[in-house]
Amino acid sequence: MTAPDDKPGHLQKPSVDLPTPEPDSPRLQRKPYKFATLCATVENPDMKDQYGSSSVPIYQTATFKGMGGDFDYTRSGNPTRSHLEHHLAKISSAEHAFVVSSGMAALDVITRLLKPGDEVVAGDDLYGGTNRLLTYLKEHGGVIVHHVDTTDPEIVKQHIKAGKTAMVLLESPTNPLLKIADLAKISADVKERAPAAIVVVDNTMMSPYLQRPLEHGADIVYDSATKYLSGHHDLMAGVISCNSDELAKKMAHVINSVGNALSPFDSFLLLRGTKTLAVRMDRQQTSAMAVAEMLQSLGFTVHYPGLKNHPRREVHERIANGPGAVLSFTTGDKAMSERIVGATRLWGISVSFGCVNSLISMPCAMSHASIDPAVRAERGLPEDLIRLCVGIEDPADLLDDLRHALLEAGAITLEQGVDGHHYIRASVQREGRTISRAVEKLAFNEQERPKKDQLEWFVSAPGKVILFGEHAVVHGVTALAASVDLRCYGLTGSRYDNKVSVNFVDLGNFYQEWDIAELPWDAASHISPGTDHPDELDAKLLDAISTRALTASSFHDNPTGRNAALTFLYLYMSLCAAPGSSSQGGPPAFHFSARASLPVGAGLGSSASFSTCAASSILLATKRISVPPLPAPSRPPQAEGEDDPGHVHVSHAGRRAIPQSTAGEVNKWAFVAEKVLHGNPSGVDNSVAVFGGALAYTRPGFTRKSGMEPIQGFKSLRFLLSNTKVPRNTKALVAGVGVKKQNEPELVNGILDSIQAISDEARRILADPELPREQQVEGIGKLIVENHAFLRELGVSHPALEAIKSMTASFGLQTKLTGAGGGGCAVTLIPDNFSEEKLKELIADLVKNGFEAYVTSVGGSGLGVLSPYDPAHHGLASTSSETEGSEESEDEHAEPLRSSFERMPVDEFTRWAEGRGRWLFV
Ligand SMILES: N[C@@H](CCSC[C@H](N)C(=O)O)C(=O)O
Repeated sequence: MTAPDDKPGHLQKPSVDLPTPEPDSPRLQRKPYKFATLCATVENPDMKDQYGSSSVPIYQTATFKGMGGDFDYTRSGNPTRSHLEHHLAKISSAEHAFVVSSGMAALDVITRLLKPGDEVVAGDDLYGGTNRLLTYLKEHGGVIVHHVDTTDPEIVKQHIKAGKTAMVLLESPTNPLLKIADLAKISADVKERAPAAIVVVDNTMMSPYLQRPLEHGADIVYDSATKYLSGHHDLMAGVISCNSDELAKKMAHVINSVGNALSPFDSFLLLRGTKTLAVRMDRQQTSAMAVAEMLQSLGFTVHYPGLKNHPRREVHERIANGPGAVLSFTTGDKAMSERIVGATRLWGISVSFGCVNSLISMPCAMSHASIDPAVRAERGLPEDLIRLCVGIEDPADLLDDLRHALLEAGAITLEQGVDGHHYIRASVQREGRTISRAVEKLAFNEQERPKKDQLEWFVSAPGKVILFGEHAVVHGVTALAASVDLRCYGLTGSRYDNKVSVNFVDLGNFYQEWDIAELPWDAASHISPGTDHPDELDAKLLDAISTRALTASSFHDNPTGRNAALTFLYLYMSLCAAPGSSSQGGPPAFHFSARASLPVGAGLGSSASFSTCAASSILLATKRISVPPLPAPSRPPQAEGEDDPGHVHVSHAGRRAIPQSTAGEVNKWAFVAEKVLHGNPSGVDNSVAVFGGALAYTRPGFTRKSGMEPIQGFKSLRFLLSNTKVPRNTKALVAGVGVKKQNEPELVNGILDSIQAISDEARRILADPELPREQQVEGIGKLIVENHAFLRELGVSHPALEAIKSMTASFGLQTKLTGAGGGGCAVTLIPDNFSEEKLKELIADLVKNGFEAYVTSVGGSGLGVLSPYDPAHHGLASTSSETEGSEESEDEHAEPLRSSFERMPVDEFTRWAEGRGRWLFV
């Protein structure tokens, strides 16, 4: 008799060649059954029914009579369950399968293979319940858990340690962001690095129909059978499958010991559900594709492996047979998402997925609510994410219901186009409700012909890269920074309702408006023209804005948008006299929109370029600065330093430019804005954003001469910027270097001296007009390699940065981290003669590995202004008398830019902005 722990019901090896019939004869060969046939055909030759029942009977009994038989007690084994387990093993390409009371019970059984001290590598986008169980094991079971980006096999590999890693737990696609992990590659890497470790895959999202991870090297696969396997949301169950007899034996022991095996009735239901798995899934998947395409065509960010642009789609297609029927998308606004979810009728608001009925949910509030909000934010799980689980209803009804919900929630609007009505994505929301385009048009007076002083101001400013000396700069070493041609853009337009408003499309579509009279003017001190802002920020004003103007609860979910609004209001209220206090007619009513073509928070100076846009826009709107009219191209340059219309300066790209005095004024206020955003900035970022080019900066308080000096003669260089997308903690990284310096002063001081030598040499190379270009590029390349090595020694690199470094090195290129390190971005120097083909190949490799890559040239122009905008004039910003007449007549057709500015997809933005006309630059 088998020991009770190893009941045969759990350990029977299915006859894998059945039910596929044997070939009848060499001439009349039968093909193996396809998956759908296997699903529908429940047959276990070892357990023939005594009456030949077509459906497996329910053995609704707790005990079995006699001794020495196959079954004694249903906790240990039950014939209905055995039939089910045999069937599931067959369709999962497994030797063994077990069914337990839920998906989480399955994971519980599997994690009981762990012991204290074991390390688990799991994903950073994963089901909330899985995260909860792993956290429990971490806190109570002595297990060490690493949550890493499993979309990058290299990152996973770096966490696998022989003798320590006991389990690698994967989801692909992940729940809820549908990210793809290369199960085959990771399984192979685990076997190579830590042969004793087991690879476990949660296959719930795919089901065995679409993906069978055991075929790709996984050791154990589990499914929440509550989902696709059962398909009807009328039972809870979990399935565990594996090929190893040893693992199976251990897990059978656990299941029998804890008593969480599936009940006979639920086993019956699950067996019944499984028969229709393929046919349900086919239908659900086809409809999911239609839903994903509709949402994407409306401009939402959609996560679905069936979409052409889904990251690592090719990996998914290699390991799976279809994209499945779960997708998720963001709206940019949590309240908006809540309204959409609430407005659907056919889509049921419910956790879970895999049901024949379509479901809609907000993971952060539902399936993933058990993950701490701070952890969710750190791992990039958007609060406004909506997850859709597509069912078998008629797809036309599903699309229609969803479209109605989007419309009702104000996420899309129905607009009349030349060729009929179209749904388009609405970009403007107010807290708690959406304003209709008609009302919005009234407020912004779009139909009215813009008068000269009401025309829009369109500005832009570059981000920056630190070329040399990051971290060391904190300890008095000179850093070199240069502008990049990824920019932030700002647009102001008059309002006619005594309100001021902001919209930050790329910061979660943050929109807010204020009645000017109701702003906390009593706390503001007007800084009159010609006077500088004091060194210290006005704490009273900051507090008054925070507590009286930025109180809406929705701000808490969007701290970046909130801080940008705080910065805008601080500048606005400092630069404008309070209403009624001035003969000028009080603070101007206008709308300010900002967009960013550079990644926010990746160390590329996005906040400084935003600060520059906000400062220049408010200074222009309040008429505290003005830009010279565009001179006729043939006019000769004026004398150097003359603040006069015409060619006072030539920008870094050789373009006609904004006077230095105007740029200086913008820079002062951009620095104030930077202080609001960062507390104690060095001023480097805003100086680069305003003046462009490159500069050398040495911090005061050390032995070297401090200050900021432009690097004259800097010639633009081409760099590849790679964003690891790994969030970093600059403060902690800077502090870490400080601690290292304290603990190992000799080593760190030596490194700092070497970095100073690198900065000095780079500065010499960059400014030397006689050095041939190839030598300049070669010299900079060498310094890049050296500087990076020192930064790594300081402990501020990151595996993702190192991965980028080795990928670029294989193309013969030099790379270093830029900024704080610990994630963020890397810069790779692209020599002038580097082939475009190879560059494309490299970018494709980087993207394939989960990075973002931007080709950028550094050292270009600073602040740019295109205004007042007048498309009828091809953007000529002329206010001079010679062109005034024609402007008046052609102005008739001027259309405000705002609508395109706020709707333009970010990847098309720069080209669109440049095409608006002739820009003036610093
Ligand atoms: N309250 C439950 C939520 C279950 S979510 C179920 C499913 N895996 C999904 O992703 O929707 C819990 O806290 O576990």
